[in-house]
Amino acid sequence: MNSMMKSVLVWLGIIALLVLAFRQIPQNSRQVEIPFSTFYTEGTAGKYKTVTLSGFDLEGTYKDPIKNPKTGETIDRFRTVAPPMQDLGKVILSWKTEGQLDEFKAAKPSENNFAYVLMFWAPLLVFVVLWFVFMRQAQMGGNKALSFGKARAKGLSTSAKRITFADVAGCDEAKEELKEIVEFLKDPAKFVKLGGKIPKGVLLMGPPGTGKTLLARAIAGEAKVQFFSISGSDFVEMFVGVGASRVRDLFEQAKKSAPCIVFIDEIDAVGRHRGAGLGGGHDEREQTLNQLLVEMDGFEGNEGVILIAATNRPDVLDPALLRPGRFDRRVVVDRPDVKGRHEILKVHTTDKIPLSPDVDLEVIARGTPGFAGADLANLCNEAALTAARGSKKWVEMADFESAKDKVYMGAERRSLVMTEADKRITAYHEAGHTVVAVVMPHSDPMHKVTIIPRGRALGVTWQLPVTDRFNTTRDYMESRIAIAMGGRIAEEIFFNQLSTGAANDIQQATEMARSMVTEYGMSDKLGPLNFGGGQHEVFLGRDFAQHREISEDTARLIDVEVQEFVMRNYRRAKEAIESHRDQLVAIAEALLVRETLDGNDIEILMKGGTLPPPKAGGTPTAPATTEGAATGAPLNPALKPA
Ligand SMILES: Nc1ncnc2c1ncn2[C@@H]1O[C@H](COP(=O)(O)OP(=O)(O)OP(=O)(O)O)[C@@H](O)[C@H]1O
Ligand SMILES: [Zn+2]
Repeated sequence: MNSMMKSVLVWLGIIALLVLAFRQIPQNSRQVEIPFSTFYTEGTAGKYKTVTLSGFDLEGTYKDPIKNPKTGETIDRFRTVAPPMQDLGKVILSWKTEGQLDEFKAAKPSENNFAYVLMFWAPLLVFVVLWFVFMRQAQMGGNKALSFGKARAKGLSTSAKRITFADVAGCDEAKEELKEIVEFLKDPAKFVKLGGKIPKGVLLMGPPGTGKTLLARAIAGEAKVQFFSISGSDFVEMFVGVGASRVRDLFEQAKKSAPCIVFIDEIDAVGRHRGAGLGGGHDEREQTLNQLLVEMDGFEGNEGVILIAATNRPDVLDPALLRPGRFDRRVVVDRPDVKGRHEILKVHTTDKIPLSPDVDLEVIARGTPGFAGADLANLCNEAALTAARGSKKWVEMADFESAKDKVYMGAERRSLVMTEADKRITAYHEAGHTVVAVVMPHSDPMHKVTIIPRGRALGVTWQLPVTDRFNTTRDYMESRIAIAMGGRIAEEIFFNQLSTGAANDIQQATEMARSMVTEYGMSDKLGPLNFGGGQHEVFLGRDFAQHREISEDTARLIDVEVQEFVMRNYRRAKEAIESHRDQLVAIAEALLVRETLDGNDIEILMKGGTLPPPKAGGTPTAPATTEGAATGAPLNPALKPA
């Protein structure tokens, strides 16, 4: 009794601490990251209520919070990072004295912020929680630690909102294969009478964010049965025996609620090849996996429990999981093609966000090769936020454009200021890619080029593929090598120097040439043989790179051919640039002014024309900031050759 009281007191203490730590963060409100330039414009326009400066970190609140029409979230706070600037404090103070700002605080770095509170309290919290857990374990005595697992397994979520196949777009094949499972769950007895083979386990395999969880939920929704879900990584516990007991408990519960679905996300976290763990011994994960196998063998399919697991690493799964009677159905959930992306975009916009008539979802779908469903959902959300920030009544194409950049390349970096010289080099480098891309035959139309740094890249040159390319021709690949060389050549010609910015381009070009020679049989000298040169990602066992012994002579010949492929296109690119020098300069100079050019602008400049003045109300340009050293600009990152 006494120790019960103690436990209660400890829990109360923890709750009190958490409340203290989270107090300052109101629910359903959100802080946005904004570029410094936006901060400056908005601040001057008097949009802020408070601003706090600590070091180079700026935070504050809006006078008029913005509501995201899609999620109902309210954006009422912002943060940004200032470039090193001496008079920043003075500038903000002047907003206050002139009445644009209500309150200005210059705090000492990291005083009174959440991270600080957490840093201060975290060790204490961890200690208290550990102490609590050990007390309980001791109190129950050795084996009873199992009920700790039990307590947690109750945390299984049951689906709140009914999701159906209509919510999952762009994976018709997978849905078709899963219909049978739905039929079974709807009426197991009837299914068996009609001679259906009872399914037991389904493994959904596919890259992250392609909707595997969503599909599993949709099966439950279609069949109107309960949905239990747990993630593989939840099983991996620090106390021995807990993972296994959780599996047992999970199945116990599921059997009681049959027919139902048990969904295990990230099954690779427990289902890795046994013996592959550290030390190779009986680790926790292995016990959990064994228990899972025992349970799967133990229940009869007609009990009406269907196990669905998801993974994006089927290659590391223990073969025992894939044996008959276990996860014997395997369904591939791939990244959507252009049609699928169009449908997913429809799902995430229809009745959810108001679209301006200028929004063409098909064009967006075409410009987002490689995006998974989750990226597209994210894109729609970001676009709605951007529109909301501009106080627009609907979401426009421009909002999708800027959201796309953000989702594609990661948030803009603004850690350090890019020097004027770096900016010039980047502009000419990107203009080099652009000119070659326009001049080369068999290449995709130009979509846009920018020198606003995003993610790891300094600048980006994007082409818009006409359709998804699953088959790439030799001419197309040769042109891509030439385009990749364009950046480096422009630097050579206009600055007479070589920077590190082209490293990524060079790597891509070399890899492409090597694949052409060793995998696609595109070299006349080596012929249509596979020389096991493929270093590309092996996924779902498709497209396996074969490792074959090759002689030293052949290896040498391969190197010579690869070099020849690259150099041939280097020369082609150089010719293209030399005969379009003026256009390249025009594009680079326009980039220095506007930072981003679209396909139209590029066409005008290539024809020697001048650009119309920029449209008003466009997206504000970010300050040109990036790391000092150039890390290279990948060329249309989604369009890696097959
Ligand atoms: N095919 C799709 N149709 C509609 N929306 C999708 C689709 N795929 C993903 N989404 C959106 O992305 C979100 C995340 O997808 P989900 O969690 O199902 O992906 P996942 O494949 O399970 O990813 P992970 O492997 O990272 O767990 C979904 O909630 C949904 O909003
Ligand atoms: Zn480049």
